Amino acid sequence: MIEIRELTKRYGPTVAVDDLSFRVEPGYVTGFLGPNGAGKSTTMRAVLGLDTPTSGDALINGRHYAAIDRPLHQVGALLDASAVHGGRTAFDHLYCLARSNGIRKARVRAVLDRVGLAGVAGKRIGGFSLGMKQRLGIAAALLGDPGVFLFDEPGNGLDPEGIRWIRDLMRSLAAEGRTVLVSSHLMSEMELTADHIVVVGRGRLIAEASISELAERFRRDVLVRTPDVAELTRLLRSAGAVVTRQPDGSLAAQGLDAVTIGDIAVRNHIAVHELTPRSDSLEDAYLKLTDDSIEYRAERANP
Ligand SMILES: Nc1ncnc2c1ncn2[C@@H]1O[C@H](COP(=O)(O)OP(=O)(O)OP(=O)(O)O)[C@@H](O)[C@H]1O
Repeated sequence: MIEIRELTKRYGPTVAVDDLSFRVEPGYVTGFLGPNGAGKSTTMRAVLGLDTPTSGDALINGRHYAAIDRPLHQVGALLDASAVHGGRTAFDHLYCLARSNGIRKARVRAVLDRVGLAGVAGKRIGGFSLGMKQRLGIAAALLGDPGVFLFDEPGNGLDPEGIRWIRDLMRSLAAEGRTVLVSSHLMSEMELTADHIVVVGRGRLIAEASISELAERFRRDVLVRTPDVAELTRLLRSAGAVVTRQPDGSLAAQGLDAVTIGDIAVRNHIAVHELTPRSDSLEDAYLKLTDDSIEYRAERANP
């Protein structure tokens, strides 16, 4: 488990993380979302002991990173995949890390195989594409078979097949009961990958919810198709709904849920051909949530 407790990090006058608290539970992929400069990387760096908090705590399984003996066995992380020594081979890079944590050569071969780099194990990292470096970073994270993972924008530089691969990997790590925290700017990607999301803006917590709770929170209306438009409109309005007739003849009802609308129709012997609860897309929901916390914004095209 990862626990962020009242974490604050200042860089001079900049407050990168501002009294942030949340927990990342095992068995789920938790998406860590926020616009540029929201404080995601700073939070992850604090968890990994790479940044000292101004105040508060960032804990892995109840302990500070610095207090963990042989940390690769507890936590695997992918932060900046390009920050590797280009002169080393993939194998040597991983073996160096492995040795410092008492991990055997056979495990290095196994993780290279798992990330699809076995064929280039003897090649220098300097010649690797960004996507290959991402895979190498993920191999390093897997080395100690840890229970906790942090991935900072792991899809960066990967092609669509690579993005699907990393998504499947994160989902399978969570299904094995591990804790997975993954940062992203893209709600569309998190919708496919994450079970829960934590949204931050300007270093503060904006929302913490499961993907399904978020869809529910941003429920827009219920689309109703019926051959008896006039009568159902009257009944729904008298039950308190705001009903709008759509150009295609269907109704958009706000203020009543689909179950209540269906029950009203049945009680009054009105046929219903479609009853669909509609939510804002999660992308829209996310943009609404973070609207006030965009650090740099292009002027809108149509003011
Ligand atoms: N070493 C540093 N020195 C000074 N300011 C920093 C430093 N690291 C981060 N910041 C500032 O702290 C804020 C949060 O940055 P951070 O990189 O944590 O955000 P982020 O959510 O990861 O953004 P991105 O999605 O762009 O990576 C930003 O305003 C950033 O400029």
